[in-house]
Amino acid sequence: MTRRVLTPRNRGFLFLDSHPAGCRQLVTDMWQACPAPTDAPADGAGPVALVIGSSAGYGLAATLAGLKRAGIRGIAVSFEKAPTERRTATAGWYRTAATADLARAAGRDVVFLNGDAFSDLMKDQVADLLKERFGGRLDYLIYSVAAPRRTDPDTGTTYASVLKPIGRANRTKTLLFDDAGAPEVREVETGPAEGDDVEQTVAVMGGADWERWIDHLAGRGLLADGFTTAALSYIGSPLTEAIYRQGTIGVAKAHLEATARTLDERLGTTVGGRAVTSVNGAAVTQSSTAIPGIALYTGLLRGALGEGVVPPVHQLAALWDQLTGAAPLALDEEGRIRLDTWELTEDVQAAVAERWEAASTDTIAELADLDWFRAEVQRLYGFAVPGIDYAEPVSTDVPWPGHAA
Ligand SMILES: NC(=O)c1ccc[n+]([C@@H]2O[C@H](COP(=O)([O-])OP(=O)(O)OC[C@H]3O[C@@H](n4cnc5c(N)ncnc54)[C@H](O)[C@@H]3O)[C@@H](O)[C@H]2O)c1
Repeated sequence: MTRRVLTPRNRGFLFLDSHPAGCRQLVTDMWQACPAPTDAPADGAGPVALVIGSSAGYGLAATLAGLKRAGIRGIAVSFEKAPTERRTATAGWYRTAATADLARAAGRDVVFLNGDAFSDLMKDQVADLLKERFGGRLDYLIYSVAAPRRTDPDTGTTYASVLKPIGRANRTKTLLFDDAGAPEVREVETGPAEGDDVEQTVAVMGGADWERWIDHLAGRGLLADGFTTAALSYIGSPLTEAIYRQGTIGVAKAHLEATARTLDERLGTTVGGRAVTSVNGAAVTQSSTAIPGIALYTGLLRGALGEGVVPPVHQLAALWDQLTGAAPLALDEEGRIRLDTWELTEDVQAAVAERWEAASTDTIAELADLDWFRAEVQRLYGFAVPGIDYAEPVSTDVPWPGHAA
């Protein structure tokens, strides 16, 4: 068994290794931070849920909050890499192992699958499991995939998503850290979408795969009466809209939201169910740190709001409450659940805009919560987690959770 002392080695926001003990602690902390339920089913016979993208960010929050707050059991799908001789597993691998232990301790039957959610193979595997193990009825599906590429099973074409503005180049301030960890605020220019950039991005991050999942499971007769599905979306601030909501990814999100409306109609007439999108607030995740300007924005948002930044697991507890009926379903005029209202109030946006305007390498330390932001980035890989002794060697050989029949 490999036991090693692991220290963070990174290139920008990407880290080479992840820390198993830190990842485990982080999952435990999220579990504890999730508000306790008022009346979730306690006997392990709660609703059957499928969470796609369950190992990180909002999907992990959906899994943990679903388990703790809504008493779910079911299937969680993500795409992670196993440990090797040279490298640790990906952080999501370790987080999944920890999540599985929490589910088991709570007496919930959850099967964790590792593979490409975009493939029909995975859809078949999930459908078989639902049939054989979960009584052939799915009550909830949460779709929280963020991926750079998708292969369309019908055509074999692989699409790649890009983060570009539409129409003209976008110059934005952005936050970087040098090798010694010193912050730098720099302007970066991103050229406009070209060719089929928009179509490619929509093909990856739009609603096509979500709809394919629903069609696939409906085709196998696996959707319970009242089946409810939610996919995660983002709108964000005017400060980032040129690159985000008005950019290629924004067109994909609009497509996802339009897919929700189509699915909602279809599910309403077939199983008395519904489909919604859930618009969530900014969070530091592996996907979000890849977007130009978002790191700066999130650091400034935390600088302005402090503890007022609502953690993903709190947002997802609120989402489950709305989906299960524990709280009234509150939709905006476009049919979306809004869990981002704390971020988008006029006051908050004005405060962040003021800080954004003043942000430079010299001033950033006073304007943004850099300690928090840096730690959040490290925590994505299990580093900088309070309570972990990083001088202690750890085994990186953590098995993927098994599921005995
Ligand atoms: N991070 C934010 O600020 C933010 C805000 C609002 C909404 N959202 C939305 O939440 C969703 C998830 O984003 P995130 O930031 O939590 O991402 P993330 O990178 O933290 O997590 C992505 C998840 O998708 C899984 N995944 C990726 N490719 C996969 C594949 N081919 N098959 C199976 N699983 C796969 C990963 O294993 C991981 O579990 C996205 O729709 C995103 O737009 C994010």
